[in-house]
Formats: sequence, C-alpha cells, structure tokens
Amino acid sequence: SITLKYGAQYIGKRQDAEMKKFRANRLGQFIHWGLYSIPGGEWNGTTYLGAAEWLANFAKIPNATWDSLQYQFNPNKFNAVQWAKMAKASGFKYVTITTKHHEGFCLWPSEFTEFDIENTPYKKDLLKEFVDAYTEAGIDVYFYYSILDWHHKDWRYDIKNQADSLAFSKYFEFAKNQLLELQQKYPEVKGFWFDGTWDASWKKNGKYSYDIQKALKEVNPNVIVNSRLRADDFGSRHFDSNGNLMGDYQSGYERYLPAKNDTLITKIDWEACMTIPVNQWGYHKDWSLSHVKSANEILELIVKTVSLGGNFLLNYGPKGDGTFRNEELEISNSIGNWMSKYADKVIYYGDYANLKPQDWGYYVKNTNSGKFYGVVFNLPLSKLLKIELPNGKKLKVVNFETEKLEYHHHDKMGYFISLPENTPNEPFIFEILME
Ligand SMILES: C[C@@H]1N[C@@H](c2nc3ccccc3[nH]2)[C@H](O)[C@@H]1O
Repeated sequence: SITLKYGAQYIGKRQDAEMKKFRANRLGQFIHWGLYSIPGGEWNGTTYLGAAEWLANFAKIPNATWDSLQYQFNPNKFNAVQWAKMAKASGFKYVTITTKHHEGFCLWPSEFTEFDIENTPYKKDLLKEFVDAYTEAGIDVYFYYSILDWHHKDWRYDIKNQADSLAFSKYFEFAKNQLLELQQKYPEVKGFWFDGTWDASWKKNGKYSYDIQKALKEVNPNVIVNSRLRADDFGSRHFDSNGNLMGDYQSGYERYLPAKNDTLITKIDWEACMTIPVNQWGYHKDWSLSHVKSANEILELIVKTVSLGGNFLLNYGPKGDGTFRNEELEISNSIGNWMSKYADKVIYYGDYANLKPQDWGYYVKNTNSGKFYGVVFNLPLSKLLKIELPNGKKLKVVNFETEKLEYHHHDKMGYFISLPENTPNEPFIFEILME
C-alpha cells in the first residue's frame, strides 16, 4: 500500500455507541433551507428546471443581487416544534439540516460572517430553535455544511498561484472556525454532512479535509463525519489511494442506490440521500416539471437501502416562510403510517441478511432481535414467494402477521412460500425462521 499522510484514519466499521446509534437509526430527514427557498427556482419571471438551490448559478445572478435575499428571509410561519413532531410521526430517527449551503448564507448567528440569520428580519438563532425542538423530540441532529461557498471572497475553485493558495488558506481557517463554532454553540450535534468538495482546490488540499475531521474529533471524539468531506494526499475522494474508506460512512449515493446484488457495499457503513422529485433539494415552486416519487417508491428505496446495510436520508425543502408543501406533508403521512407498523422490525436495527436476492422484494436482518424478514414490493403472479437458503440451512416457519404461511421445497430450486389469502395492498413483511 501507499504511505499516506491524509488517508483513512481507521479501517472497518466503528463499534462505539454513537456509531451504533447512527446505524440503528437507519432513517433520517434531510432539510435544505436557505435563501434559495425564497425564489423557489423562479427569477425575473423565468422558471428554471434545475435544482432550486442552484438557481443563482443557472440564472447567473450576481452575488450582490442574490445576497440581498437575506433582507427578505423572515420565516414567520416557522414552528420548529411542529417540524419535529411531523418528523417523529414520519419515523425519522435523525435529521440533517443545511447550516450553510453553496450560497454561503448561515442559518445560525456566526461570529465569522455577517451573511447569517442575525442580519435578516428574522434575527433570532433559528438553528438553536431547530436543534432544541428535534432534540426534545428524541431525534438526533446532524449538520450539513457546504465547503463550496459562492459568497466568501477567499473561496477558490482551483489553486493556480500563490495568491490563490493564500486566499484558500484563509477560506480554510474560516470554514474550520465556523465548524468549531457550530460544535461549541450546539453541543448536541452528532455529526457533520459535508458537501461541495469536488473542486480542484479541495482535492489539492487533502490536509485541509484531514484537519477538519481531526479538529471536530478533538472536541467530540465520537463525532460522525461523512466520507464526502475527505480528499487524500493525491486528491482521491471518499476512498483513499489505498482503497480505504475515509470519514465514518460512505456518502456518495446521492439520488441513486447500489445494485441489489452489490455485496461490497454491505462491508462498510454508508448512507444514501434522496429527493422526492427527480432533482430538487431546495424548495421549487413547480414540482410538475419532473416525476415526483410516490410513497411506495420511496418506501422501496428505503427498504432496499436497509437491506444492503445502509442509512437513508429523505429530503424536504421547506418554503421561505417556514412551511412544507402539500406533497411533502402527504408523503410524510403515508410513510409515517407504514413505519408505525413495520419500522421496528425491518428499518430500525435493520441490516444485510446475506440471503440470495429475489424478485419479490428485499431481506432484512434485525440486529437487535436477530430475526430475519422478507419485505414484499412485487407480488408474484405465481402467488409463490421463492426463497433460496445457503447450504445446510432449512426453512422452518414463515410467519405473516398472526398466521403461518404454507410452503413447499423443490430439491433443485429452493423453497416456495404461498402468499397469504388476503395479501395487503401495501408493501408487507413476513418473518423467516431457519434451522
Ligand atoms: C446533497 C446535494 N448536493 C448538492 C449538489 N451539488 C452538485 C453539483 C454537481 C453535481 C452534484 C451536486 N450535488 C445539492 O445541491 C444538494 O445539496
């Protein structure tokens, strides 16, 4: 292997209590909220199709114009307790909120910039209200922080000369100061979700990303940091030049999932983040411009993720006034109903079952109870659920709700479980007992 100064700090899955809690949580709420939530993808009468939090970029809006949105940011309908209540009812065990997105606007009163909540009509420490409400509701809080910063004068996309290098070192100091400030002001925070780390300037400075992880861990030794923060000595991201995962979990799955038969991903901790429309993180006024995922589509993505040993972060983009759009409220309600019935069995503590994938759905092993489950999304016309067990394992009992399902064994092809008489018309689970 190659000797690295800024490579992976350790190999293998962390087994401390904080990381075990993150893993057991499995389902998190992502919140993208900032100045971009005000225009909602529309500028001077033109609606832009791209992701609403990138509007300034697509519409080529000068910084001075965009930044003046801060004088309009006044979410007078924001009710943190209501948000936390909805999140809890939806089954979210953790939340990750944008403290600062690419635009550079900070949702907390920062000592290191004027471009923050303090200098808006809202004035108050919005992030504190948020952290307190979600913590009170028993939901773990994580902070999203964008390294890419369109507002900060010392941000550089690349390092072409000494001047760039000096400026970017000042930007690094600014970012590190802000992150330590966030840990100090909001000590409940469990970890950081870094974004905007794909530019050359960051890839050329593996030391910066290494130092940020080190600084955060000095304050909180069990802080959880995503792999997207990290670049190594040679600019390799997420995985160092020796192929070892950097950070505490792999965070490359943005709006897509690994293949169903990907067993490599089950060896590391990972988290997928997902939008409800095709590609909108911040609030966009018009969701008719793309496909919007149904509750069942989202439930399948969540269960597929858990079946491969990953966490799932579902995104919400509240409006500038602090309210959620109807589509998000409806999804929350549907998902919450399903989670109230099944999450304790197949989401929380859910993990890879190491059984051969089948067409009807996904297997989940509950690491708390030790029980194995099947989650059915695709009803077979044969009315038979095929199960193939590893050599030496025999199927004993299949429980569906309060009944035992019939099954037969085919010496060459495996077991075939008969569907229950009245199959639910929603994704359902069955428990598998083997011997
Ligand atoms: C979690 C997501 N990451 C940001 C983002 N910006 C991108 C630019 C290019 C390619 C992918 C991107 N993802 C999105 O704005 C959102 O915050």
